[in-house]
This record gives sequence, C-alpha cells and structure tokens, in this order.
Amino acid sequence: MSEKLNSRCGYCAIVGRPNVGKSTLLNRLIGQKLAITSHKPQTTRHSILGVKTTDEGQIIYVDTPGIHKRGDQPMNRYLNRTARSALADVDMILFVVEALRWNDEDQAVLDTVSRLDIPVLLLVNKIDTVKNKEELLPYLEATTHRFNFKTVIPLSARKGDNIEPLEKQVMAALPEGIPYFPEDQLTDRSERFFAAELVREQLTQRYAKEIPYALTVEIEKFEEEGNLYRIHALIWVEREGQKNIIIGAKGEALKAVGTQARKEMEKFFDKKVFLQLWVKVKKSWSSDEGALSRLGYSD
Ligand SMILES: Nc1nc2c(ncn2[C@@H]2O[C@H](COP(=O)(O)OP(=O)(O)OP(=O)(O)O)[C@@H](O)[C@H]2O)c(=O)[nH]1
Repeated sequence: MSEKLNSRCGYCAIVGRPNVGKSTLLNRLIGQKLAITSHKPQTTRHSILGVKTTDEGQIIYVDTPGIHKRGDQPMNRYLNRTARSALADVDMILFVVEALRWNDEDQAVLDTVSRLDIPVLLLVNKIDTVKNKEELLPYLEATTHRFNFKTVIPLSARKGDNIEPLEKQVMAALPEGIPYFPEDQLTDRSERFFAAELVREQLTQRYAKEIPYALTVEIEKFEEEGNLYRIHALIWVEREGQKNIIIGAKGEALKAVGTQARKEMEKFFDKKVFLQLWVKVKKSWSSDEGALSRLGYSD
C-alpha cells in the first residue's frame, strides 16, 4: 500500500428508516454487492463496512440497519443498538430518505443524527420513481429546511444517478489521512458472513409475507477445496409451519432457494460452490437474547 500525500480517509455512516435504499446505495458506491436488499423493510441486520479506495483517498462506508420506532422487541433493540453504535465514531453521516416522502420514522432518524455533532448530508433517493421532476423542487426546498444539512443530493441508488458527485462530496469532506485498509479490501466481513447473507437474501425475497423475522442462517461448514467452496448452511425458523413452507412440496422450494443462492455465491466469490441447506426449528429464537447472541446478533 502506497502512502499518498494529501490523501483523505474517514468513516461515513449511511442511515435512514427501513427500506429507503441504504443497502442498494452501499452496493452502488462500492461497485459490488456487499449488502443484501429486498423490497421488504428490515432486511439489513448487521452493520457492514464497505471500503472504497480511489486516487484521492479512502472512504469507509458503514451501512446500518434502519432505525426502528418500536424498540421493545429484542431483535429491534439489537438493530437500534447496532445502528446507533455505528454512528459513534464516524466523520460524516449520509441520511437517506425517499423522494416525495417524509414520515415520523424519517423524523425520528433525523432527531437521532441531529443530536450528534457530525456533518449530515441529506440524500433524496429513488428520484427515478418521480415522473414529473418539477414535483421534486418543493419537496427538496421543504426538506432542506428541516435541518442544517451540509448539502442535499437527489439521486437514484438503483439507476446510479448522481452517485459520482456524491462520492466527490464525501471524499472532499473527510479528514486528511492515510488509508486504514489495504486498497484491494472491500469490506471487513468474512466470506462465511456473506455466504449466510446470500442464503438469507433468497429467503427474505421469497417469503416476505409468510416468514417475517423468524428466520436466520448459520454456516456450519465452509471449506475451500481448490477452486471449490463447500458450504453447509442451516436455516433456523421458529415454527414447523415455517419449515414446511421453506422446504416445499418434495423439497422443491428449498432446492430453488439453494440453486439461486449458489449462483449468487459463485458470482460473489468467483469460485465454484457446492451448497447444502438444512432447515431446523428453534422456538422463539428472535425474542430470546441468548439465542440471538449465539446466532451472531450481539455487539
Ligand atoms: N425505484 C428505486 N428503488 C430503489 C432505489 N434504491 C433502492 N430501491 C429499492 O428499495 C427497496 C429497499 O432497498 P434496500 O437497499 O434494501 O433498503 P434499506 O434502506 O437498506 O432497507 P433496510 O434493510 O430495511 O434498512 C428495494 O426493493 C430496492 O430495490 C432507487 O434508487 N430507485
């Protein structure tokens, strides 16, 4: 790693209520899929670092779970803790909202970030969904007045509109410093972690309605044999009924999940993957702090 004079380096958190597009934005900024996404809120459960190194320096993005208004469930408490602790030491905050929308949850996130003494950039995402762009102007005007934002950038994480200007602004606002991570490193998370997330992504995309929280994935075995990864994953659910849905008639549903997750893994790891999935029932794991921590949901 070469040390460059005048280079910048720092942490930049991505925050916002569930489903505004934080994970899609992180993937877009890094240029590779790091965070799993779905149309269902609350897909992100862990904070993930995404490292972007350019000639000007290094930006370390911190993707956070959406901050929840109802913090009374153990899983929500974990998510809120993760989101808030991710904010403790960052140099800048990207606060993501959805174009033409502003609700109590957005306000709650703004209340949290506005108490910190950290510059906040407001990102108005999903502008591709606004047919008549003139509607954006009064919205931008009104939102700009809600707080002393460092700047306001309308963008589309999905289409990639306005991502470059955003990156430039972020880089320019970071403190001077040498990179913390080697320049070819994209994240702090292990391959095991991503294997579990890619299985969970298939499941949350398919069973958004039937199986809300009650699902997690544990990697039992992750072995490298030459160009092949041999991966065994356990899918934990809370009820027999959920297990039956996931397995499906003659195991067809589970097979489809496995095939798709394997393809995603092969793209992600650039390896051949042999994936085996099992489904197991553990009653009420998501409301049991001990079980949460054994399954990796601890600070
Ligand atoms: N039309 C449009 N859809 C988007 C855009 N960005 C994200 N989405 C969609 O919005 C949904 C939520 O995106 P995510 O990236 O998972 O949102 P998130 O904020 O990380 O969600 P949580 O994990 O719940 O906190 C997905 O269906 C995305 O495809 C965008 O720029 N335009």
